[in-house]
Amino acid sequence: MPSKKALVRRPSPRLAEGLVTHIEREKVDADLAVEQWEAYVEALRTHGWETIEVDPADDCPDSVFVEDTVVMYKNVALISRPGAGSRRDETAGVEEAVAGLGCSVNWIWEPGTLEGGDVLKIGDTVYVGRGGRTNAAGVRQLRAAFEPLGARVVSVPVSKVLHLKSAVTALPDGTVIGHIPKMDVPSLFARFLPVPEESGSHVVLLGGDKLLMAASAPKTAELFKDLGYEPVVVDISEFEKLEGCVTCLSVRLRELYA
Ligand SMILES: NC(=O)NCCC[C@H](N)C(=O)O
Repeated sequence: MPSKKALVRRPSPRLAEGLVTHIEREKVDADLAVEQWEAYVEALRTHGWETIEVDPADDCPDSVFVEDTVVMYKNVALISRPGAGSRRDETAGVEEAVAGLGCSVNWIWEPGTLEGGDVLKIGDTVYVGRGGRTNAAGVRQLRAAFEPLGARVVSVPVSKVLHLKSAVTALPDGTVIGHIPKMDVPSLFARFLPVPEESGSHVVLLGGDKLLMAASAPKTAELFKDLGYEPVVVDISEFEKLEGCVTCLSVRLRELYA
């Protein structure tokens, strides 16, 4: 039976110093951020996910965005090498957590850079965004790590947003969803549904018809309801001010052997 565990990481007290690249910096309310993070974690738990807190990395402002530090494929945890130098110290605690859960561990090495937000898995197809944080060597290393395990790695140019998954994610049936103005090459995806809001392109699949998504995409939530899905909405405004989205606040571990 597939495991339903999810890694999460408590926000750093220095969250407000987190990186911003494609948007204007706005003041982050650190207390509200903690409340929003707790509600996000609760939403995962309510829908059957056992959440595992990675030890906090208080000196790393962006450490709450745990998705960027590791990519899971089957039982293998590929520890990233963030393209943002200020994020490199985040990976040690995550490596410890996944090793403790019985994953096989592999690594992205210099000169490769790769962040988990650039990796979208749909079945055995692994799309990887080549953009500001993931370089060509990182793409090659990802391919070398996962193709022998049965993955087909497809690289996708990303220039308008931080990560591939800032632009696209996928519905449970594999349909890719995205906000076209933020995509470089929409035609790369064979089955594609455009959504009306940028943050509507981010969903976390909770199981069955349930889609975890941000409160900032109400029109997209209506569209998904109309298509027979059940949106589970969380307010993550303080993380959105730092270019975060629902996907980046957790890493789901669905194929652990242990
Ligand atoms: N996967 C993600 O969407 N991660 C968001 C990371 C935001 C953070 N402020 C950063 O720039 O690295």
